[in-house]
Amino acid sequence: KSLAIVGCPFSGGQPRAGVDQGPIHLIHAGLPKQLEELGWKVHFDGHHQFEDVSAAIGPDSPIGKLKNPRRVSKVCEEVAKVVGEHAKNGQLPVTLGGDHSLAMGTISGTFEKYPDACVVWVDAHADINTTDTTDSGNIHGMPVSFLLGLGEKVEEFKWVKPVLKPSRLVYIGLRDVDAGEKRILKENNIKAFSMHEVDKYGIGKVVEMALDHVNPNRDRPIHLSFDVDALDPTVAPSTGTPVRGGLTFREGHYICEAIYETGCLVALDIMEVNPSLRDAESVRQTVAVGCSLARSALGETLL
Ligand SMILES: N/C(=N\O)NCCC[NH3+]
Ligand SMILES: [Mn+2]
Ligand SMILES: [Mn+2]
Ligand SMILES: [Mn+2]
Repeated sequence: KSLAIVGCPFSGGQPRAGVDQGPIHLIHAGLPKQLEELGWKVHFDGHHQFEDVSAAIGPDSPIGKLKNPRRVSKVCEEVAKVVGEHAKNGQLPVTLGGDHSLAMGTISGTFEKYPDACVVWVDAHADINTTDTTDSGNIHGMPVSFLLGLGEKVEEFKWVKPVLKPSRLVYIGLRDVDAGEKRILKENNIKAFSMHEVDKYGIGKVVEMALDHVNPNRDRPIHLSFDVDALDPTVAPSTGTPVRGGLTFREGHYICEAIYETGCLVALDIMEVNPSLRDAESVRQTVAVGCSLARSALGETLL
């Protein structure tokens, strides 16, 4: 079994500096070796190609409210190519962010090889704003709307195909969803297990229900997109948009372990680790959690 680490040093989807340094911190914490120790053949060809792509864009004026639109679009398009290539080569893409706008690229890439895939989106946020509903214009709050083909088309993003269907998407961990996003979730009948449901049913039942919804026979490829801000800020403090009342360390890891157990995982994103936020101990803790989530999603067990 082989995997490819795709480091994406990218922050253009949001305003806080530092999240582009997420990949190098996860790698320097030893993630590639840790995954080899789990029995994976690890392909890692650096991640410079995205920096060149981003730099080549030059000045990038807003389009409507959208910030850094050309930079985000170009980098995500390149990520889609790289992820798609690795998936086609039989290597499970493990994308390290970088902000969550990158999921436009990773999920597009996954669906090239696995058109019948489903997406488990673990996050405090729905990231489903359209150009009409976004307040900030930060594109890391919008990737899901692009992947679903919702809202007005934006010329610069015409490469993003509506590969994702609402019935193939499920959220776990939501607790900071904008009014416009709540409307979109309802209108599209998108299944979401917020922290309320986690409290009510427990994480075991929530994961079971989430998978029953998008993958009833457990025979569909799963793309797990994990925004570390799904975890409580006491667990993953160094992230750009922390929201109190999040998943415990174990709840986060249970999701990853349970998804690995299905044998259906085909792609993994570990997003929004920002090693320039908070103190050194918080950074170390957040990076360590990012690495351990990845290990759990890729076969590490407690016994
Ligand atoms: N971390 C974020 N998304 O996952 N921030 C953007 C969403 C704010 N509505
Ligand atoms: Mn490669
Ligand atoms: Mn996110
Ligand atoms: Mn988030």
